[in-house]
Amino acid sequence: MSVSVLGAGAFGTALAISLARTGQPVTLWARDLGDMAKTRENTRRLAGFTFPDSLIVTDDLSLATQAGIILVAVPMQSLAGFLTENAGQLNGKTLVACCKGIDLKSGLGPAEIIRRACPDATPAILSGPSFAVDIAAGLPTALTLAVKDGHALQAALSTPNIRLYRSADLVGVEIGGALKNVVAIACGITVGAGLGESAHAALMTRGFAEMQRFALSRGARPDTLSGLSGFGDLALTCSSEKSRNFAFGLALGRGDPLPEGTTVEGKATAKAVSNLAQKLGLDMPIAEMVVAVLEKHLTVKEAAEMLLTRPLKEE
Ligand SMILES: NC(=O)C1=CN([C@@H]2O[C@H](COP(=O)(O)OP(=O)(O)OC[C@H]3O[C@@H](n4cnc5c(N)ncnc54)[C@H](O)[C@@H]3O)[C@@H](O)[C@H]2O)C=CC1
Ligand SMILES: O=C(CO)COP(=O)(O)O
Repeated sequence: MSVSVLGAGAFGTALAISLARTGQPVTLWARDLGDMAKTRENTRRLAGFTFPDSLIVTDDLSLATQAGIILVAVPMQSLAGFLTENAGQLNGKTLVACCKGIDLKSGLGPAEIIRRACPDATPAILSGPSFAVDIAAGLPTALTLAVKDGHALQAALSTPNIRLYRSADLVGVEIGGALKNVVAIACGITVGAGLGESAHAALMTRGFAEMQRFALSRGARPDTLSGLSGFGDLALTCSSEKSRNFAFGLALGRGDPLPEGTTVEGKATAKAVSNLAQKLGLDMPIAEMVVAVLEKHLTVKEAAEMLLTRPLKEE
């Protein structure tokens, strides 16, 4: 079945390149094509990687939505609006959400947003540890594809450098991808503030506990968060300056100017998670700490003290 990628940011472009390198025709749709068709490169978001011949780039959505499998790689906070606006062309398709986060307005993850905007579509989630530049460079990656009855989709989206594991737990997979970004911001703040490697490891571990608690409360399977889209992506994102979420936290912790013009999904997702946690009566201190620092209710020092002076408890 033919494949299209909607959204020509770094990740959408990298996925389209990797899929097209297999020789199959792949269509990459960009809202703003710029000079991509001419230069055969996405110089704005993923410079240095020439498009394979079988990659078609277009700004014509009706052309891109002719494919049976559609990867949607717009940022999380744009997903609901994008799907609603274009539901007429997307309903009935297999829609694979490639974004990581929780919608701030509705508190929903990508799968439920797809179901509401396009009730006849088959929703799927692609998530796991993978920097766009690694995928585009042809380096090996392993990701989780969450979908009901997904053998054919798994085969269609696997490439020589993207090994896909299948899961039927859409909720667990999307929560793992969403929450690891919040923990990555917290880890970046900790490292940037000079609190040390031990604090970094402690925060990752307690962040993982927080991710599991949240996922279980939303009906996820207990083991999903131990997989690529939970533990795997947490390990990558919380320890690499290539991560925009970690780098953002690092700048915040150091008191440096904050990076601008990049997609930092953990900011809105921290707020969405903290709103949901309050509603559900869930204990999510790391997400709340990130929100408090972002909204300047706490300094980094006060936030660290707040985490360390919580009531003593069992692990
Ligand atoms: N960059 C990476 O290494 C990875 C990114 N992701 C996820 O992929 C999603 C997209 O991230 P990136 O591609 O890195 O972002 P990016 O910042 O490189 O690009 C975002 C793109 O989305 C487009 N866009 C924004 N709103 C749109 C709308 N309403 N309609 C059409 N296009 C729109 C922008 O024009 C831009 O091209 C995020 O949720 C991110 O967490 C997942 C794994 C790896
Ligand atoms: O999701 C990612 C890696 O798996 C990319 O992380 P950032 O969005 O923090 O750059």
